[in-house]
Amino acid sequence: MSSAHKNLSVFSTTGLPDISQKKFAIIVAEWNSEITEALFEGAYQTLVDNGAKAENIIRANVPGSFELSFGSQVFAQKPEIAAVIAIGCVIQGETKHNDYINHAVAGGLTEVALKYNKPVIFGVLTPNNQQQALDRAGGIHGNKGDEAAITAIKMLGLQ
Ligand SMILES: Nc1c(NC[C@H](O)[C@H](O)[C@H](O)CO)[nH]c(=O)[nH]c1=O
Ligand SMILES: CC(=O)[C@@H](O)COP(=O)(O)O
Repeated sequence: MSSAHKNLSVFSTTGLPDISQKKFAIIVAEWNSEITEALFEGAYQTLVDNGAKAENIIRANVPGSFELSFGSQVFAQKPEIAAVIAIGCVIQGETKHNDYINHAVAGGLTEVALKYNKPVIFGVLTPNNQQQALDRAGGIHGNKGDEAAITAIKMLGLQ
């Protein structure tokens, strides 16, 4: 189902695990910071609204989404971190550069999650243009950051 038919911030929060003692790392790409800051705020606030303590949420910045995999690994390897949320926005340009970034990040984050056996969430927008990004970072289609945070919480419920 496309985002156009589903608000990304409308989801069930019933049956979520207790995260009051869990530590989270949110890795934020600086490219398209207007978007990534909105995604971060959505993820941060959703974690807090669902029981995480502010002091247990660590933020780290990386230059671009391509660096999210390594940035996520730096924190995923820490035993005290329960889950990592990677935040980015890769807007299609004139060349195929965005494709290479997107595929690298998706694969890289998956590798980190499996290597360190903990949730590493793909909170990366891959829009065709700025408006599609704005629509998914607190606009008409909700906030992908909210969704990423809920996903992290739900994945912790599996353990
Ligand atoms: N064009 C976008 C980038 N490009 C930068 C790369 O992510 C990377 O930092 C660079 O290739 C050096 O390794 N990054 C985004 O996050 N979003 C973009 O739209
Ligand atoms: C996705 C990006 O890295 C973007 O800045 C590349 O733009 P372009 O393909 O026009 O060079």
